Amino acid sequence: MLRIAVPNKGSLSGPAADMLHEAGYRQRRESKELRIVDPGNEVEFFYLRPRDIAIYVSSGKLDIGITGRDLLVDSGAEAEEILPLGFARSTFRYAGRPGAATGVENLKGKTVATSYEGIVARHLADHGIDASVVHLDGAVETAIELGVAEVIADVVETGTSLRNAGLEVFGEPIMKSEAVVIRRTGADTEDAKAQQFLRRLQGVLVARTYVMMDYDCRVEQLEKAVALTPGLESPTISPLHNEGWVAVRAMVPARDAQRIMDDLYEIGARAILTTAIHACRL
Ligand SMILES: Nc1ncnc2c1ncn2[C@@H]1O[C@H](COP(=O)(O)OP(=O)(O)OP(=O)(O)O)[C@@H](O)[C@H]1O
Ligand SMILES: O=P(O)(O)OC[C@H]1O[C@H](OP(=O)(O)OP(=O)(O)O)[C@H](O)[C@@H]1O
Ligand SMILES: [Mg+2]
Repeated sequence: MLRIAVPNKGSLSGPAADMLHEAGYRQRRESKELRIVDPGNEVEFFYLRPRDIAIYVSSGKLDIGITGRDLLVDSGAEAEEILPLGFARSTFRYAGRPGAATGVENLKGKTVATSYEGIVARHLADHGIDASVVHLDGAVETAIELGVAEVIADVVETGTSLRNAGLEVFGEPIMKSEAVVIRRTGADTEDAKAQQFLRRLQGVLVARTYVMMDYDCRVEQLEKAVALTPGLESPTISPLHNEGWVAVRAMVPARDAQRIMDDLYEIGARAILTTAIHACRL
């Protein structure tokens, strides 16, 4: 049975459960459940604190985990990222009162509050900066106003939390994060059950980012049309009953679909349809 760690709370937990559900896995019905078995798929899910997931996975007791890249790096655990999942996207940044600093080089002798001590300590050390790091559990934006620190390092998504606290980011982003699938460093990459799990999640990612496009076009326009819709491998071309016309079918990125439909129409394609992909294996 494959043993998988899933975030039980916070920004990662809802989207992770949605993705697993879309991939055909049974998920818990209520938030107090800490583990469930999905016998049909031979998988057991453990609902754990996102911050602890890399530690469990590195211990080898759990095969795979879903967590944030920033949490993985912060933990320093012997686990590695194997698939980015595209949700819980954020950047990790320094912030302070306007004008407090312009970059990491100004932080010598300062106190930095953060929930991600591992990332910050390493970043400061990499830049040869001697500063104090104060660990706080959350709501670190308030630490400056309350005099616990001069600067913070925190997760930023929209920037609303910083603005509300009268703070501004400074310096280069320390890292970019999103939800990721992880496994123990050096784990067996050929494991068939783990491979199947990854293929299912990849299928969900593709189904979320691509649509299927069908259209008819004149044979003379086919080369131009195929250049607009090259598909993942190559588009399917079928003859139509009307001579001189073909039907084309190809996957296209969902965000480009309307532009591609306009361009196809311009070169004379007609009956252009897009449909959602519900699941896929590439
Ligand atoms: N506002 C946000 N937008 C996007 N991702 C976020 C946001 N806040 C946290 N994350 C990401 O979620 C992960 C942290 O999850 P965690 O559950 O520990 O914190 P949280 O979502 O802030 O929840 P809580 O603070 O309620 O515990 C990290 O990978 C982080 O980058
Ligand atoms: O840039 P924004 O869109 O405002 O998002 C970033 C904020 O979201 C998270 O906070 P959360 O609400 O999880 O509280 P916490 O600080 O207690 O973790 C994070 O720690 C930031 O404070
Ligand atoms: Mg938080």
